[in-house]
Amino acid sequence: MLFHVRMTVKLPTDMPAEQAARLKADEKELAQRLQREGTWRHLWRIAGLYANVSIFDVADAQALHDTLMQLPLYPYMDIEVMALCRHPSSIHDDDR
Ligand SMILES: O=C(O)CC1=CCC(=O)O1
Repeated sequence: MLFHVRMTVKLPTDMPAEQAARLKADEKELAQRLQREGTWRHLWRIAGLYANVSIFDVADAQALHDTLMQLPLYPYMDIEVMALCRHPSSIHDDDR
C-alpha cells in the first residue's frame, strides 16, 4: 500500500548542535536503508522548508505507523499522511 507522507521537522531552537547532528545522521542512515529496501520509495525536499514529501510502500497503515515511529526525528516532526490508491489512468504498473 502506498502512502503520501509530509514531514515537517521542528527541532527545538535550544537543542545542542551535536545532538541535532547525531539525530540527522541517524535519520539519514535509516532513511537510506528503507529506500534501499523499497519501503521509502520517494523522498523529496519541499523547496524553502525544512520539510519533505515522501512516498512509502508498506503492507498497511499499521506498518506505516510502526515505520514512522522508528524515525530518530519522529519526536520533532509534524507528520501528515494520505493513503493512495491506483489511478485508472496511471501508466505505472507499480502504482498500487
Ligand atoms: O530532512 C528531513 O526532511 C527529514 C528527513 C527525512 C529523511 C532524512 O534523512 O531526513
